[in-house]
Amino acid sequence: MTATVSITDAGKCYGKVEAVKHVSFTLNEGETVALVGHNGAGKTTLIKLMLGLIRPGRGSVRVLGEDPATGDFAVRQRLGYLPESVSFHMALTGRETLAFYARLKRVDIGEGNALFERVGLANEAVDRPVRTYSKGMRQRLGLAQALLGQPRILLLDEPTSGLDPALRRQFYDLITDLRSTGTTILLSSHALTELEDRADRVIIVNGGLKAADGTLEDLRRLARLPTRIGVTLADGKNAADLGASDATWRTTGDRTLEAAVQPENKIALLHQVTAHPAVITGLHVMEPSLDDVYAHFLAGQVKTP
Ligand SMILES: Nc1ncnc2c1ncn2[C@@H]1O[C@H](COP(=O)(O)OP(=O)(O)OP(=O)(O)O)[C@@H](O)[C@H]1O
Repeated sequence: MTATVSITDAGKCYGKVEAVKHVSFTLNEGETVALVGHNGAGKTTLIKLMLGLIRPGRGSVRVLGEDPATGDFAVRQRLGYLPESVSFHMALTGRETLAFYARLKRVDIGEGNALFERVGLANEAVDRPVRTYSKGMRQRLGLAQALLGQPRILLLDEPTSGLDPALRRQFYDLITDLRSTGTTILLSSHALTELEDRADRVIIVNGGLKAADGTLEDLRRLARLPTRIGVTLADGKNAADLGASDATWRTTGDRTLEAAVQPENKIALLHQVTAHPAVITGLHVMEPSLDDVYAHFLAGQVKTP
């Protein structure tokens, strides 16, 4: 895997506030990484470090092999950024806005129409002033701006906040397309449920520290959170017919039972349960969610002053 971003032992203070403390991680080509943490955890500061908008007080930040704060402009051209709150000049049209950012980034605007199409901004809208845009349309324009110059790295801060479910789905389809072209995508978000199936890796930050870094599967394993297995019993059957000890099961409804098992025991229990097909009419397996994993890693962290 080729690393596109490497952060090593980075720290950043704003006056007395230590926003980022001894953080290290890498982002790789073609990888979609979720950066999650409470308000004030240090996510935006990490993004600003990667953009070269601020310098670390300690450690190093490398983007495409260079220090983004002093690196060649070409490196910044390959970075796309969607800030948490996109604010555009309200009097400019969508087309003028994109042309303005293209000039700033010194990239060709030739691809403008294709970009509008890609983010789903309707033809009739691109020549209207931004003040007439809905929140979703502004977010799409923000994304088109971030995609200018075919960035190799996309840093997206809360990209789906304020989008309705249909727009969110479209947004994630676009992310999937970009991932397949080798783009590194960092999504900073509080929307854990929607990141669950979309991020290859999750980095959890808390109080400026990295609390966890891994695939959801890795983090589940590390957290040792139980998997819940639910069954619906057939008429006239009871827990004893399942062949596991009664203590395994907790009654959750009229004919439904649930077991919470450690990861290493789940397959054995599933075998046991499915060995008696006439006993059950339904079965479902609930792995710990990203919400559960997140809560687990934050609970283990030292609170910062
Ligand atoms: N320019 C600044 N001056 C002073 N303190 C700052 C500045 N920017 C951020 N901070 C502080 O640094 C800490 C980290 O802030 P940061 O914006 O990186 O968090 P975040 O995880 O992005 O939060 P949110 O989810 O609310 O956007 C917070 O305590 C914040 O108040």
